[in-house]
Amino acid sequence: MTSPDILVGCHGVARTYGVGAAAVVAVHGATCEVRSGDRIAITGPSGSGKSTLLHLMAALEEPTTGRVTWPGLARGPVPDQVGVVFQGPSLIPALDVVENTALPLVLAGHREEPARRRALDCLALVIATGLADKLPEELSGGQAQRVAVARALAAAPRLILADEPTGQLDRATGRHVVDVLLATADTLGAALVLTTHDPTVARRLTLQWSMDNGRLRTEPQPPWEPAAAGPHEATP
Ligand SMILES: Nc1ncnc2c1ncn2[C@@H]1O[C@H](COP(=O)(O)OP(=O)(O)OP(=O)(O)O)[C@@H](O)[C@H]1O
Repeated sequence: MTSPDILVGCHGVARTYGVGAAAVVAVHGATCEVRSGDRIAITGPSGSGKSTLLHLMAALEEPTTGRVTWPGLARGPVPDQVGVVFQGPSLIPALDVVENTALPLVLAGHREEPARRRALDCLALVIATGLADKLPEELSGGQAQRVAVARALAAAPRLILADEPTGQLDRATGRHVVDVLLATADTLGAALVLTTHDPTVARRLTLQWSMDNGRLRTEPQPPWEPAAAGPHEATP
């Protein structure tokens, strides 16, 4: 698994929270790879480990055992190479919408004015331009989620990891956000991995993976077949 085409590889990755009897194995021995151009939906019941797997792929969490590698990312999983749409509230309260969106670019060392222009371009794809100067507290949950999508795309990442990006949106707006994610991934030549509970969203991506009790299944499956329930695992 050293091909530069592979943006992220998980090698027998497990992530356990807590210890002893209270231990929860969120991800259990996941092995997978994501290549440039992949369009992957990860489905599975609530608590099955989807968010944890994305966080491992983004290097936001460390595996308890196993390894995550990024052979196709020369500088590793830095914020301008890996764009993450978080599931919960993730905007910085003290920054307005455009400042939040420009943040990955500013952190990557871009000058403020071009970063702001790029942020405005990304915002225009997903929300009304009149919201650019608002603070996060002035946004609805769905508006904040779309700002998080714009922020994830702002730095033109090679790997886009979107955790339930349509979770707070009505169907039409959700469809539009998936349109934007797919079109931007095409334009950038990036890979897109998203988690979803919505089968209509999952079907729009080329590959459907599923998780159940921390176990990842990557083999081709029928269009929408919820994973069979297995015994709950307590240790890796
Ligand atoms: N920081 C944490 N500390 C302790 N347990 C955690 C933590 N994060 C996740 N877990 C546990 O790990 C398991 C997997 O959680 P995760 O959020 O990855 O699931 P998910 O499939 O994304 O769920 P959902 O669809 O509800 O978002 C759950 O049992 C959860 O309670």
